[in-house]
Amino acid sequence: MYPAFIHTQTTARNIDHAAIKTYQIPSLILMEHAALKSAEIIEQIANTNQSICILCGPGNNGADGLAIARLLQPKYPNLYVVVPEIKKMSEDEKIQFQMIQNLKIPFSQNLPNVTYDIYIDCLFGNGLSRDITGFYKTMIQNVNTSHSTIISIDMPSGIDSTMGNVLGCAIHADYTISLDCYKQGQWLNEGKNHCGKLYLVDIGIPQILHQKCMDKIKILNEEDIHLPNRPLNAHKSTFGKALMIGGSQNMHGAIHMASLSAYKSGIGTLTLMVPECISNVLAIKSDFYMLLQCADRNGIFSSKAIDLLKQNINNYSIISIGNGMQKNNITIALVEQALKSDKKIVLDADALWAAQKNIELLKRSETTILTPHIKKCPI
Ligand SMILES: NC(=O)C1=CN([C@@H]2O[C@H](COP(=O)(O)OP(=O)(O)OC[C@H]3O[C@@H](n4cnc5c(N)ncnc54)[C@H](OP(=O)(O)O)[C@@H]3O)[C@@H](O)[C@H]2O)[C@@H](O)CC1
Ligand SMILES: [K+]
Repeated sequence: MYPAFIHTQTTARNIDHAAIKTYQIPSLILMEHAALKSAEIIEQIANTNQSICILCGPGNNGADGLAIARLLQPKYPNLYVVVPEIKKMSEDEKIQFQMIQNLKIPFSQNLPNVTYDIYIDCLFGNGLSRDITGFYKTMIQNVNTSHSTIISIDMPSGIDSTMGNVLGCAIHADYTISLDCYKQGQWLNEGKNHCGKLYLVDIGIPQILHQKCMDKIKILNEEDIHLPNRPLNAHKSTFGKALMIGGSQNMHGAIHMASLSAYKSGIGTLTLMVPECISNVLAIKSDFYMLLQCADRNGIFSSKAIDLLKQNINNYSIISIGNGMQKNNITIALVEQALKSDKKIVLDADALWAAQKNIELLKRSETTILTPHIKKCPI
């Protein structure tokens, strides 16, 4: 499978430029790959008797659209191209535009009054730099209300490719074909909602450029997940002993749900360290964990939790902490103690808040996994 990298607008652009400048791959070659791969996917979505309208903006996203038109023309007799800003075209787009004129593909500067079965959105891609207004806005609104199928190339036009915000207005795509790498904005905020089904295609950019770049976010494929084999003669100690610390009077569901994940992942033994006030509820909920109860105070861990953890921590190989704990000084102290230990640590929920108080402690030699919701971890 093609490796799935995810980049910001700037990094994706720098990678494109490096492919062209450093590796001397002409941008028209990259564009041809982009168009060939996109056309292949479009052919899976659109029947040849359907009408297709390709909207081409003033940059290289628009140039992609013209190249796609050229490739689709032999199979789709009812194909139309809209190029609103002929005078502003990029250099590559001028070349692509000449080719579609040579092939006598029909075009105009305005959206025709008829509705097409399929719209291919190549208005703006990774180069969108400000709010969409004026005739582009009207065009996007008309296409969005057409009830036709919309396929966006690289980005749904109007979505900021780094943060996924709508800039003025944005295409609501049914499908988005992302070129070379995923863009962060396809996964964040409104972007997720506007992409529809997301495809990723290889356009011939050297992989090394992705590996060298600074963004550290990666989409996991199935091949990235390596669960160890479970030998037939194994016993519970073979698969590690986990301690999950969390819970409070008003939040006992979170640690229970987290414990289900630990159980499903195949942990050998699982112990929940919880305030006494919720231990009866948890004992009824499940058979697969043991409980390490701690005196509570006002529905949360009392300060006795600190000594309790000290006495017991060495019985476990991995500690997970944070679910439903609430934000308070005991949480901060327990997180600090866990981070100072030589155990593998998973920090979740309120423990992420607590870890901010002592950020230096995150520099550990043992594995430390942070599991923030995206809104708790702004990029
Ligand atoms: N480089 C490569 O190797 C490859 C690139 N590829 C393709 O190129 C795409 C990136 O191309 P790109 O950089 O030309 O940007 P693009 O998204 O077409 O838009 C820029 C144009 O839009 C304009 N503009 C911006 N915002 C606007 C607004 N709100 N309202 C109105 N105008 C606005 C902006 O004008 P300006 O800001 O300069 O006034 C400029 O004219 C990428 O997504 C992929 O599809 C592939 O072919 C593979 C090879
Ligand atoms: K687009």
